[in-house]
Amino acid sequence: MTTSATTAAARRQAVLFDNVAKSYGTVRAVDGLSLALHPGETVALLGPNGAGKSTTLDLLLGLRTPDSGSVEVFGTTPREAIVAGRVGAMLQSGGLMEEVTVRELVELACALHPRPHPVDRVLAQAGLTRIAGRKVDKLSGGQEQRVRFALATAGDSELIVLDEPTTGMDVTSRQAFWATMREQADEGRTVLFATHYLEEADAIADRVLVLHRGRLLADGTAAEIKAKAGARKVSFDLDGAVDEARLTALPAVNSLEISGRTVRLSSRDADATVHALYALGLYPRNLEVAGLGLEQAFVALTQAEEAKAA
Ligand SMILES: Nc1ncnc2c1ncn2[C@@H]1O[C@H](COP(=O)(O)OP(=O)(O)OP(=O)(O)O)[C@@H](O)[C@H]1O
Repeated sequence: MTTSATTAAARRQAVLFDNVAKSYGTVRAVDGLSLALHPGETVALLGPNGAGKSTTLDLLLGLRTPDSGSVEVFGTTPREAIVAGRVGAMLQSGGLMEEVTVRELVELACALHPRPHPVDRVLAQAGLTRIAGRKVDKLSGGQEQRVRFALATAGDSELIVLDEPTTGMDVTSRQAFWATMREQADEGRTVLFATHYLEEADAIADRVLVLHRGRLLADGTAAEIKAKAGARKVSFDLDGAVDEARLTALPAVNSLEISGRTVRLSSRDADATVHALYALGLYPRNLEVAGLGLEQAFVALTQAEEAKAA
């Protein structure tokens, strides 16, 4: 591609990482990461602790500079995109300003945004109207998270970046939060969120990115990630004595759990496992074979990668 064609392609992407690397001393936090986020997508960023999620978001927001490779946001540098008000962010770290009320802080965020939303609307959307007069340093952890969300949505930004946004929120706040986020996505915004709650990624995201040791391990819909993990859950009941050693030796078994006469296992090849079960002369009752949930798929994928690295 020519340089002008590359730039034109970058403008059509909300975010473009091209072979980005970032180390802290000897720790390679992001290791040759390339990815493109398209306008209007809701994308979940998953990965075990230390996988490089926060560093990736920091690079995307221009808070850190890559050692090599490039990061573009709407075809410009992250800083230019942020100054233009095209990006709203909700980060884990960083205290909120003290000695001001929730309303005053939201007013300030709106005043600083080139295309602000009305303050009352921002407060209402974040579920803060009732506590708008309260001092920010008197809030609970979940309420603080809602203030951070209000700051991220103070203006008409095209990309919203959220680092573990629902940590500390109760179930009701979490549901309300995601309903609001859905509205933001339905209005055509690109939403990128890092999370450890895999059920949220499964329910909310159009696309799931799995990071592992600073690299992209999987990229697709939640259904595609589950299929990539390739494993199936098999459960059944056995009459008579349950011989754990024989069951563990069945082909393609990743993990096994026995509870009374009920056996639950995860298998890379459910057909082979079940055939071998019959070949042993065992007759499973209540046999069920099901796909993995996103959480189990995530564990299977990251464990397989750890095993390769060992
Ligand atoms: N400022 C820093 N100095 C040194 N090492 C760092 C720094 N920030 C992150 N790291 C290291 O870089 C790696 C990636 O960290 P990062 O915070 O990006 O991961 P993460 O996926 O967000 O983790 P978590 O899920 O635990 O929040 C880790 O090994 C971490 O210890």
